Amino acid sequence: MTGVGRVPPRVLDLAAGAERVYVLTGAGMSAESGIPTFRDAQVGLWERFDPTELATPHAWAADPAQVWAWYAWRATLVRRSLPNAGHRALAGWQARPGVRLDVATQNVDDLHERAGAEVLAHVHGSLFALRCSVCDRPSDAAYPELAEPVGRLDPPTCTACGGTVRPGVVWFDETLPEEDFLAAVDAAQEADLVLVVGTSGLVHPAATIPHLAGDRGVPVVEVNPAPTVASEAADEVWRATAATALPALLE
Ligand SMILES: CC(C)NC(=O)[C@H](Cc1c[nH]c2ccccc12)NC(=O)[C@H](CCCC/N=C(/NCCC(=O)O)S[C@H]1O[C@H](COP(=O)(O)OP(=O)(O)OC[C@H]2O[C@@H](n3cnc4c(N)ncnc43)[C@H](O)[C@@H]2O)[C@@H](O)[C@H]1O)NC(=O)OCc1ccccc1
Ligand SMILES: [Zn+2]
Repeated sequence: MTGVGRVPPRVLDLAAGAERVYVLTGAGMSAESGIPTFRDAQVGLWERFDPTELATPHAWAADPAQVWAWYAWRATLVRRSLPNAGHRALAGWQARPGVRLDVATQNVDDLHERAGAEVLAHVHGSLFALRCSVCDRPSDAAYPELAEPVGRLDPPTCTACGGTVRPGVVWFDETLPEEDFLAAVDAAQEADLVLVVGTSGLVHPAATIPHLAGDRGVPVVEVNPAPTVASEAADEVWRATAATALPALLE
């Protein structure tokens, strides 16, 4: 991963002048906390596990124990990880007087919150928000500690209806919670500056958010050590990592 190098002057100007900042984050935001991204080769989550096998309603219907085991492993990974300097920088920026900073994330981890930031929308849900897959009631069940991924683990049972308890994430082929998604779109279109941090821009409809803001004339800055499908549409690209770039922006 490249270091930070100089903060691009235009990014510094945009950040300094912004009263309303919007940050859309993806898996890259948590990479430096030790949580593998989805697409990074070899170590990426999707390299070792096929998402269409695990993060879909039909995978859950076919074999809930296999899906539950995978999420229990990921939950253990997140519990054993700490927010990085990027998460902390956003929380610090959000706490500054005179600035409104909205965080919308595709991440199902709770590292933004553990860094002290308020999250406007988890557009793909939250790992730790468990609910019944039958009656939809929230569940206070918990994931077992699982340091290594195992094949199968029976999910908990709903105390209200006896159904199986599932992770509160949005699976592929599942619609995003409308309220969260619309809030995430609106805030982006109302911002003075949109930062897109650590996302490949491949998963829809979240990937449309920066474009919807750009169409409204909001400057969009991509913070990512590697090019993405969204780089073209960004006004500025900053080839740096989240945990090095975001603190530098606030110095
Ligand atoms: C893969 C893609 C082609 N498929 C989709 O987008 C699908 C289908 C689709 C719908 N519309 C389309 C239009 C076009 C094409 C496809 C579609 N979308 C859906 O299914 C959505 C639901 C999408 C949500 C899925 N759930 C997730 N997560 C929760 C689960 C879980 O986590 O288990 S998505 C999941 O993957 C996504 C991964 O993307 P990124 O976060 O961007 O991460 P990635 O690894 O890809 O990239 C990391 C980036 O970070 C960078 N990086 C690395 N290190 C660092 C670093 N240190 N610092 C900064 N950056 C860094 C890298 O360079 C890289 O660029 C995240 O959003 C994550 O939440 N639902 C839906 O459309 O519903 C309606 C519907 C209803 C019924 C029937 C049909 C349709
Ligand atoms: Zn139930």
